[in-house]
Amino acid sequence: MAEKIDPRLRPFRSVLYIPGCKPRALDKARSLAVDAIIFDLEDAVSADEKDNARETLKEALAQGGYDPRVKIVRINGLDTDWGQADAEAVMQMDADVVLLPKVSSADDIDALAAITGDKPIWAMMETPRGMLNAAEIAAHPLLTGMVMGTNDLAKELQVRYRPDRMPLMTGLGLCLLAAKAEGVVIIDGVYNAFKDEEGLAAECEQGRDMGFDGKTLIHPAQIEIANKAFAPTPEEIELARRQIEAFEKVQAEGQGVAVVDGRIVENLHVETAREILAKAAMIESVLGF
Ligand SMILES: CC(C)(COP(=O)(O)OP(=O)(O)OC[C@H]1O[C@@H](n2cnc3c(N)ncnc32)[C@H](O)[C@@H]1OP(=O)(O)O)[C@@H](O)C(=O)NCCC(=O)NCCSC(=O)C[C@H](O)C(=O)O
Ligand SMILES: [Mg+2]
Repeated sequence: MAEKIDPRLRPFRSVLYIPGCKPRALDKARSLAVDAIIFDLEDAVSADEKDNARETLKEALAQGGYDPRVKIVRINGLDTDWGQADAEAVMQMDADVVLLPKVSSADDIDALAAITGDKPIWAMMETPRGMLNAAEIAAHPLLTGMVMGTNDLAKELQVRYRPDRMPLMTGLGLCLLAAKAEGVVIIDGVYNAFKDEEGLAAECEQGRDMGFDGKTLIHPAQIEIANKAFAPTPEEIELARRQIEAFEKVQAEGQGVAVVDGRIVENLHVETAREILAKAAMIESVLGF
């Protein structure tokens, strides 16, 4: 069983993909205000650069400078020419998590774990079969996070792009249910039009409303928007403080329900309020951005 990162406490607002073959981008990431980085050996790296990318990434991680960002390495699938070597190489790298693409069942996680031992595994959720098997994938003892691969999912489902993402909703919902049932991290897919700030902000808001912990990103220009959308707002922090205060007051009087702004506040609301404050404090004290 891999130690779970509590997604209610550890922020994953912004999770940036960096192609493992690009030294300049790998270097730049050391100063970027992201909560986590996906060092990519899969789709962002062309076939003739795969071996080189593995070495470049190994060196960059050995040099360090990425803490306190969570370091995730996305390998190629084990059914490709590079997957086995990637998985073996990750064991020599200073990485927190190994991310497996196109996971379709818990057997895929078992196959990776046969190489990577007890290293925590995240799953790219991007195939129709993966959506149908989301519950067993999330329940795997080594699985600590899921990442939506909305490009591959859209391709497999043969959907048309729509700003409201209606054709993807069943898949997003199934994965969210599975992740929440098991208490694992779940990150929304990328927004491809990286110069469209308004479109990205709208999609981040939608993802936050749905319960995603954060957004995967492809360009540094997207970071600030995701960090803002997935952090507790000043209004949420202020309300959380008032809810806790009001509840503690009625509790001291032997009652179990407070009223704040015309709405009831019970124990479960106070738990949410405490999580909001803990996440805000974590962003402030550990990350500072
Ligand atoms: C999209 C890009 C190809 C654009 O690159 P570029 O033209 O170099 O952008 P800029 O000139 O604007 O870059 C400015 C500086 O920022 C650095 N940079 C760019 N991108 C990144 C990055 N991702 N991480 C870190 N730093 C980055 C440049 O080096 C410039 O730095 P400097 O010169 O020092 O100022 C490019 O952004 C890119 O390659 N992005 C990543 C694409 C990627 O990772 N794709 C795969 C993941 S998406 C996916 O597969 C999802 C899933 O599987 C699914 O199915 O949906
Ligand atoms: Mg993909």
